[in-house]
Amino acid sequence: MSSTHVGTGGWAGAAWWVILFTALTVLFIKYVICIILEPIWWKPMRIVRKMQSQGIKARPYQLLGGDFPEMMKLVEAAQSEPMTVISHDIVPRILPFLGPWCASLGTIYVFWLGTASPTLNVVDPEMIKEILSTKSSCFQRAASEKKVLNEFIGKGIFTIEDDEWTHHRRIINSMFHTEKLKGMVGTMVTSTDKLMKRWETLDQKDSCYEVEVCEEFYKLAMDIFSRTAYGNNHKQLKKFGRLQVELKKLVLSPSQIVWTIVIPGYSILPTPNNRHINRIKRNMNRILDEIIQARLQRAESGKLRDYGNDLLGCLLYESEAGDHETKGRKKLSINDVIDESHSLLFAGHDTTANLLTWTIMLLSLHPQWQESARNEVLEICNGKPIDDEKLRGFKIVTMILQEVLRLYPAVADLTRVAVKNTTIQGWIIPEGLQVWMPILQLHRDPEQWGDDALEFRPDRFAGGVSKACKNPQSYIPFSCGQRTCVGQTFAMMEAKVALSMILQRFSFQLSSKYKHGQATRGVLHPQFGMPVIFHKLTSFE
Ligand code: HEM
Repeated sequence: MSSTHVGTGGWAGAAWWVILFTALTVLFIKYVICIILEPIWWKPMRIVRKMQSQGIKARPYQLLGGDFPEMMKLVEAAQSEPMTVISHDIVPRILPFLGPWCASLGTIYVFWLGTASPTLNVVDPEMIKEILSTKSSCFQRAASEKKVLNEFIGKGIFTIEDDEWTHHRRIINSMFHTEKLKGMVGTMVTSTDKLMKRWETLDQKDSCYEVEVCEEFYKLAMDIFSRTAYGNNHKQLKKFGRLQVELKKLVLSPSQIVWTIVIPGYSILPTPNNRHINRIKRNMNRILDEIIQARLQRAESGKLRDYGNDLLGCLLYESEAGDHETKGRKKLSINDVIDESHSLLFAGHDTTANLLTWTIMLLSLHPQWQESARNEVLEICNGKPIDDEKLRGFKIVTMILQEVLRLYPAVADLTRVAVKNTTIQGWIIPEGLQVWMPILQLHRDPEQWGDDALEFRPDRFAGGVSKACKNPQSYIPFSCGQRTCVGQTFAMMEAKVALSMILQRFSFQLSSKYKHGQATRGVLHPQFGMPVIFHKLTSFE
């Protein structure tokens, strides 16, 4: 009797355990499914449905990398050969998917830029203004872009947000104050002068020099940036620059970008490419560390006040090496200074080097503009060295640079992600939706720029940006809003100094070896180089 009683109780107890176990297992499976499915399916599909309910079409969902692998394939195909004619119609080459997708889906549509990352294509200047300026607090840099940038330049001003960004931006801004910039003109002149003297020592025929200007301007811009922002370390930074070029080729190759975006943690896998990338990064960090340690020692020995007043000095002053109070703000670590230096050294020279390169190409193709610019420079300089006041007098040179930045902007597109629900120009933008703004396309929109949008016509800027196009927000080579380019005035000064000095000493034309083609690796650059023939002007001898 008692044994039967105990037996029934045992079965009942066991049954309860089975029910409990089954319920917990079901809950656990549901929880795991939610954790997996919510970010990769439910949330992105909710976002897409929200956009579709507003009449916006969407490309079909694809899991791994979304449309990105296909976009990269189209880009590789479009850039496989040089262009057969010299034309500025380069959107089909740089963003080849844009035309076909706009034709089938309209100008505003959703595509998938990365895994489970619905992205709205935005070309309306008023929407762009809200995203970048008036409602910028609702947006941040997109995760897929941060992933690739982290791989290339590490954690720095481009990838940080909120208070950390405000802190770094304030430090970096301090280098670009008007008075400090004026003091940098002399360094810009000295570096450019050295470059041109070197050209004159090259093999020559009838006072002509053939120069690969991409490389030359890359070296010039690095020399100027390292002297103005990092003190007397141009030799070490020249080496750093060469390593950065090598790193850029590896990290920003289409296949590496696709793998980085598609496979989480791809960069830590010990593939031959990743090992090579890590070796280069270690060497680059070593160079920066040596420069920083040397600066700290000079400050300790009393040879420098506050670590110096260049950009490196400002960063070190705000770092844990600095012994002043930071009013509750976290000090930068030396690693933060190294990371930030990767970003600044990249942004500080690659962009300006390409601006100069495209300018030389366009002035070679348009000798009448080359001549007008030269006449202006000769008249203003009148044989005297360039200074800040003369730079401000260059009207034609400024218009030319503005037009070059319209047709060949260093940054071809911008991406952001909505971090809260918001409304932009009447469209409801749900949290999690990415927005993609193709600057290249915006700068060529005939609605904004007229039927001659694809032509090089610097005079469209004669009355300023507001008169050059219907809506001034259609011109954003330096972006706009709070994350606008911190170095834009520096870049324009540097380009004016270099261009005006070249114009005074040489006339130039494209070499017969030049092949027209563009690609983006970090910035928009000539895919097949830019060989140019420089003729020494007799008036300068
Ligand atoms: C022709 C030359 C240049 C062009 C066309 C250019 C363009 C741009 C653009 C479009 C952005 C916005 C990027 C984005 O939000 O995704 C940007 C940001 C930035 N640029 Fe430039 N840039 C140039 C030169 C420079 C120079 C010389 C520096 C010097 C350090 C610099 C430093 C930066 C920095 C630090 C940012 C990030 C700002 C932030 O997120 O707060 N740029 N630039």
